[in-house]
Amino acid sequence: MDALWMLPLLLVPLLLLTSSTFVFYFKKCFYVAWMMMLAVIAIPICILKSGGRDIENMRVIRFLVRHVKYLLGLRFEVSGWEHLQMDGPYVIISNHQSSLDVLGLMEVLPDRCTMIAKKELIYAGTVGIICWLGGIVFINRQKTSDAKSVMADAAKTMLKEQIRLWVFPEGTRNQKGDLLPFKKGAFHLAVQAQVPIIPIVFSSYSNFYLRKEREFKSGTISLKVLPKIETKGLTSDDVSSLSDQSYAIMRSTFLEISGRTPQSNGPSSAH
Ligand SMILES: CCCCCCCCCCCCCCCCC(=O)SCCNC(=O)CCNC(=O)[C@H](O)C(C)(C)COP(=O)(O)OP(=O)(O)OC[C@H]1O[C@@H](n2cnc3c(N)ncnc32)[C@H](O)[C@@H]1OP(=O)(O)O
Ligand SMILES: CCCCCCCC/C=C\CCCCCCCC(=O)OC[C@@H](O)COP(=O)(O)O
Repeated sequence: MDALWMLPLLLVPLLLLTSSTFVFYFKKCFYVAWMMMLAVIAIPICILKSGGRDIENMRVIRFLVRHVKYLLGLRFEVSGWEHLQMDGPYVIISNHQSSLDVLGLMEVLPDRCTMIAKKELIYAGTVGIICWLGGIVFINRQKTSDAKSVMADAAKTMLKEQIRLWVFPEGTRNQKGDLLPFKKGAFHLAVQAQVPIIPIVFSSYSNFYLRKEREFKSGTISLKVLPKIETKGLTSDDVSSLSDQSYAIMRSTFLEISGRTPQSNGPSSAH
């Protein structure tokens, strides 16, 4: 009799685990909670090691985030490592699909590299604090003039402190199965600092992560590092063509590694 009583109790978790909607919410909540918890561990380590906001803290963050992919059933296949083996500062640009991008970013993140992010991220609890400690440059997207001056300062800091910066030129998350037109900030940054641009492309998440359908399965993501694009000698007049050139190569790579064939009627870079 007792055993029969237990049966429904055992069935409930079993049913939940087989429900893809439940798995979706569970994995999402777990991801946020785990990252918040990792940040709690990382904060005192970073403060003890470097005393405060310091790009070297990115090493601690990178180390602590590397295992999270296994917990979510994700794998990264990285190609083009050789393009990152370069001395000195550069600007990395990549497409941006979701906060899960942080996992791929930490797979390939070179030393002395931090990111440009929206200022709202600083309010994300312990994750916000760790972003600040990691030297992330925060911009106000509502105030373009402020964002531009912060990025102009960043160009100088890059050279002075030999820092690399990772920018998401789409300026927001996007899962439409194509790239959004690029904003210009990343290209002004590279031209102002006269440093190369290294494009990195994440393949589409749509084969394992569908926000609308509430699906979050296991999956493999291709991460392709592309050859650098030089900016030596370029001026602000060249920013639009630099952006168009980067967009074209990243879009065709995105479609290729996502298993799609390029179409000619996609959006072109913003002017
Ligand atoms: C251990 C625990 C761990 C736990 C957690 C770990 C976390 C680890 C960290 C992970 C962090 C990941 C961070 C991810 C966050 C990602 C984001 O937040 S993405 C959103 C924010 N990012 C961006 O927006 C970057 C890209 N945007 C830009 O670069 C924009 O250009 C802009 C500077 C914000 C300006 O935007 P806007 O006005 O909308 O755009 P444009 O059309 O590009 O520009 C208008 C106009 O101005 C000219 N211009 C732009 N920039 C400059 C400049 N720097 N200097 C001079 N002029 C500039 C541009 O050319 C346009 O003029 P034109 O005449 O039309 O050409
Ligand atoms: C107490 C506050 C709770 C806040 C919880 C948020 C914590 C997030 C926790 C875990 C995720 C860790 C990775 C964080 C970095 C993700 C950055 C990100 O992807 O930001 C989105 C931004 O690029 C574009 O924003 P929009 O698409 O324009 O919007």
